[in-house]
Amino acid sequence: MTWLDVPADSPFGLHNLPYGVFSTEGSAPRVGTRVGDLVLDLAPCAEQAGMESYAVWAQPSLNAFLAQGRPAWTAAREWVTEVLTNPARRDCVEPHLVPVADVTMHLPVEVADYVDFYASEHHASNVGRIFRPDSEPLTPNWKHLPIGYHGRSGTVVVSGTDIVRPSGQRKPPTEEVPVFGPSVRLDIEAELGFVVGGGTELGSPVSVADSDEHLFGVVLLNDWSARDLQAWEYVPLGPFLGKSFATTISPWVVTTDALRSARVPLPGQTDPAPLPYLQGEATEDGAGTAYGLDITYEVEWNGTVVSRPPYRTMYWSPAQMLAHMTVNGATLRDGDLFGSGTISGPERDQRGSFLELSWSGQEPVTLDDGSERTFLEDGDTVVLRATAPGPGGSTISLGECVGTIRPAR
Ligand SMILES: O=C(O)/C=C/C(=O)CC(=O)CC(=O)O
Ligand SMILES: [Ca+2]
Ligand SMILES: [Mg+2]
Repeated sequence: MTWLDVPADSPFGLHNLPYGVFSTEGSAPRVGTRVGDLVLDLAPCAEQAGMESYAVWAQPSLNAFLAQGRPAWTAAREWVTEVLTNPARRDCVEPHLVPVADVTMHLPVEVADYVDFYASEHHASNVGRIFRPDSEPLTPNWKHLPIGYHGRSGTVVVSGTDIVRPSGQRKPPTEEVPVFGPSVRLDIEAELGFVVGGGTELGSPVSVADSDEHLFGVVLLNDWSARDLQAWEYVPLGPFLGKSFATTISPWVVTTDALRSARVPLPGQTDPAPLPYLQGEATEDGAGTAYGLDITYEVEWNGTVVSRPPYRTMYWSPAQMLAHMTVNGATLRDGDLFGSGTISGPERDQRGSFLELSWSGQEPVTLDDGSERTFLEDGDTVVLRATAPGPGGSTISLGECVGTIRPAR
């Protein structure tokens, strides 16, 4: 219970407590936590309460806090819960609460390295069928390793940032040579982003079992994708300009601690079993150290919910992606971000991209206003939302990830 006026069933209740970077008019961006429809300005509250490390929160990003590592993150969560529930702390909390309606949210993390995986079997199979109709839907390596590519960290933007339609080379099937111009197959990818902290030294891999030491939290992530640019450029070195123009993330980083009740076993990895370095260990809750997450998404296109991708159907786990990403000795840096890959479930209305939903443009999607869509048009707005089960029947919100398409320049 809390003395604060937060409804017991708020998806931003005390079970959630996500971190973000906010500002109010005329003030500098700094770290806050959200509780109900309020934001707690953490640094001044912690300073007044006599907390030693309050300065990590007086920063325009979460990176200093991320650098502190798992023991500090867990202690901070306990401290925040204590000050919000203990009436004796009211004096150092109340002056530092701001209504969420009065704040501007900023990019929560100064993104270090950005990697994007491809962990949904349903998505990978769908895209394989669409892009490579004459081959097996999954490539031979797919069930042996979590496939990924390096993205462009400097173009990760916060929810609400407009997305300018990218221009580039594409080669229509009817043309002999490529043409240059605005993308005509602009798409979304509904993903979960993992925010990493507790940087490592070069040459020291992180095991599946130790991954929780580095997995700070999650954000909603939209990997905007220009399918026509991508199809022409990406063999054999992978996605480049077709995806590097913008990636949107939600402003509130929901901690892995808050998502403990959402842990579920993976859907199954038996044929083939992964190599030992990708295998998790059993845990008491049955989810294992290579756990999946029970998070349900909503993809809204100009006000119509067109899909509900279920994260629990993902083949590879976040711990496996992290272990794979470092198994060659590559470092982790505070502020690293990796995407799960597009989340698609087995049903049509669970697909996480419009490429799949419209089956490469052949099956248009009808919106509530009667209009039809295959790919994104200028002025279109896409909102991703997601929720997860919290403890004791509560619900945890991951907030929103919004973007509107602006015409090419
Ligand atoms: O299979 C392909 O050729 C291409 C796949 C993608 O574009 C998806 C990608 O970015 C990874 C993902 O989001 O799952
Ligand atoms: Ca992607
Ligand atoms: Mg992208």
